Amino acid sequence: MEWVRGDTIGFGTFSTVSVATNISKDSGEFPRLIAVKSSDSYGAASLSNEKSVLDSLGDCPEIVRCYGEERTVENGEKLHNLLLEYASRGSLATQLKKLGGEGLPESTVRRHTGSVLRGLRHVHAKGFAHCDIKLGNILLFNDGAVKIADFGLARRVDGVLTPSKEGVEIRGTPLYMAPESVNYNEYGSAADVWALGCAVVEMISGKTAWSVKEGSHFMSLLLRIGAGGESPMIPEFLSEEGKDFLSKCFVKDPEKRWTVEMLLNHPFVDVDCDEHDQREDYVLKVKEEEAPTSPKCPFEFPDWELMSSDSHTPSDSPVKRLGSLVSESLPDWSVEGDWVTVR
Ligand SMILES: Nc1ncnc2c1ncn2[C@@H]1O[C@H](COP(=O)(O)OP(=O)(O)OP(=O)(O)O)[C@@H](O)[C@H]1O
Repeated sequence: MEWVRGDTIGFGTFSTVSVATNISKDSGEFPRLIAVKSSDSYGAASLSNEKSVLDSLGDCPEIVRCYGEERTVENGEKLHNLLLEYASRGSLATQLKKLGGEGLPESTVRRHTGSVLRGLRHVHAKGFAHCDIKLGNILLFNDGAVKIADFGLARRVDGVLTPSKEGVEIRGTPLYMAPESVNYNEYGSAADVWALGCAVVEMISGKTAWSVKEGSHFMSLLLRIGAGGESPMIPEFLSEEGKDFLSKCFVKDPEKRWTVEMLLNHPFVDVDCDEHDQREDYVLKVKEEEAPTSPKCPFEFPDWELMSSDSHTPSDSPVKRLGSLVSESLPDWSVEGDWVTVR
């Protein structure tokens, strides 16, 4: 495909995303506007992983489509580019920011949650876990479609909840990490369900599922998730169905946590998808006029939003394991295989 890069529309840890115009003569096969996710050699492993996972997943209406990958040299810099379906309404994270701390109407949250669940059902059925479900990776399209994006950290799990390797590993965004990921390096489909629960809390309340003080060390949050008896916040004003849905996502034992398939039959998401929510459109329209349209900074939480670390200090007990991470002066942030580096 021939394309011309346009404005930057998003920043990630390893990449920059731009809108681009497809100028191929036979452009009928692909839309006129696409999104191009680009990185230098530093993020190439993550982009390659994303491409190969998206190829394995094939078509699903709730997963962002990939049209191919290309290498370019721009202003003397070698870039790896992933050509993606363009989500003109951006991510749920940017939508929420425009609401200035307010959440979305519950009917909208139910619909979005249903879409993400259908996308995750496809991902899990193909033997993968996404490993980085969060609002920034849920994209909104003009026709109302909601799709999962950013498969840079996705991995093949085939439903087996085995630790990915020995030692301490932190993958994804600490705020969305499941207890078994913190404690035992388990990143299976159940961890995606936990992260979805965190995303639902954020959609409905406009606030993260865990309250964290600005400037606090991410390890204190990991200790709360992994070793504490605390659970993520379930908003009081949410319907009983919503509260029950979240309680199924936030079961600490991954074996007992509801699966995506089970959640799809929960009354919280069992709603009429054609129902049109006038209030959401109204609220977003008003706020869009007041707010910037693209993220200015990838860090929604300073210093530690997305990370992947690998510290080779085998330890059996979660508390010891976490303790070892806290006491280490600097973890090894090296790139290894599909593991990518902390920013
Ligand atoms: N296909 C797309 N259409 C429109 N916007 C997109 C698209 N893909 C990504 N974006 C925007 O760019 C941002 C960063 O993209 P993405 O999350 O894929 O990058 P990343 O480097 O993997 O980031 P992260 O640090 O979240 O892992 C998204 O949050 C979203 O706002």
